[in-house]
Amino acid sequence: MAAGVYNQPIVAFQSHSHINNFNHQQKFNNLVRLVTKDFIGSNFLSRRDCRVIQSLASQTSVVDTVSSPSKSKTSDRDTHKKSNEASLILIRHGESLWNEKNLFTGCVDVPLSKRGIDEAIEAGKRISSIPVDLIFTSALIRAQMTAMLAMTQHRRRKVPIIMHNESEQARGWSQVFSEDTEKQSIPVIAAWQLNERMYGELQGLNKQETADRYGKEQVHEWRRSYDIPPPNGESLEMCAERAVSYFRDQIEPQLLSGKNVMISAHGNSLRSIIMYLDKLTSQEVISLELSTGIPMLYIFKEGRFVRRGSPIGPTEAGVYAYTRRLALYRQRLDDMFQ
Ligand SMILES: O=C(O)[C@@H](CO)OP(=O)(O)O
Repeated sequence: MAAGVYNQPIVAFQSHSHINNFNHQQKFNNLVRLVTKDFIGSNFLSRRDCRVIQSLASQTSVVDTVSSPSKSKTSDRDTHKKSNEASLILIRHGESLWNEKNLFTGCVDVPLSKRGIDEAIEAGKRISSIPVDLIFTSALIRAQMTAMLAMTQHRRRKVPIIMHNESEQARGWSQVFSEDTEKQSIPVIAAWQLNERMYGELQGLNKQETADRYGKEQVHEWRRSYDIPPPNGESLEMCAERAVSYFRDQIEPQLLSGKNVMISAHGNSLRSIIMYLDKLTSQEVISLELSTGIPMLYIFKEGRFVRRGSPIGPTEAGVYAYTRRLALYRQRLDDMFQ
């Protein structure tokens, strides 16, 4: 797959009316009814959901009080069979106050600008009917603000809750004591491994002035090459070592178990993850640019990631008709919240 600017849809989304054209309309309607019933009955969280959240127990405090997995009669193998598709949303944070000033930011913890706040809210509207069960963000405020602002727009109206595992006390003091409330929550896991690449001695410098001083080509190499680090900073390759390892170790298992995941992170940590997902070469990744605040949707199915593009159209309906599972989810939201 060719690299390039990832803020355009790669494939044309099918329109919402696609749902009406299923050959097995009756079967589909029955399925919608069935799932809707399940959905309301279970308050959105199946036993499988509970079990998956339970698996986060080592990282989260909220999950500790979710019902015991031992009550479930479904085996892990069945779980995998049933939930062999999950959504993955990647979003680069909205514009930060240093993006606005054209400064190298890296691991400096800068908040969103006013425009970045608007971008995050707009992004939230675009993904407002895509299921999100778990959120991963970097440890930096611009990614966390983006995730939180985006979720204010989600139609399911679950509450994103940041997990605090920095100490036993932090874990204990942030516990939730209502199972119902937990079911209406989305765990948010902040991981430094998803942070922006450390930009070394470029952090805080103006990008234009740096190019004027060291030459456009040198600065482009620092910014976009795969293996050349900026002075005393991380190359994309070094950034990938931590970000992709984290993705493979902590995020992929969640997708495998059927969890729908959103990752809110940064230009370069996401470039390295996209390089892994789309199997880009170190040459192709050079021209991979990510816009701020544009969510990208992937479907994880049978161990493969399929990019569905970025829902940037005037309506997002087509995106949800794209797979039957997403269409059903949207249908359930329509039924519940219209
Ligand atoms: O300054 C930074 O941290 C990054 C992202 O804003 O810059 P670049 O565009 O060079 O990847």
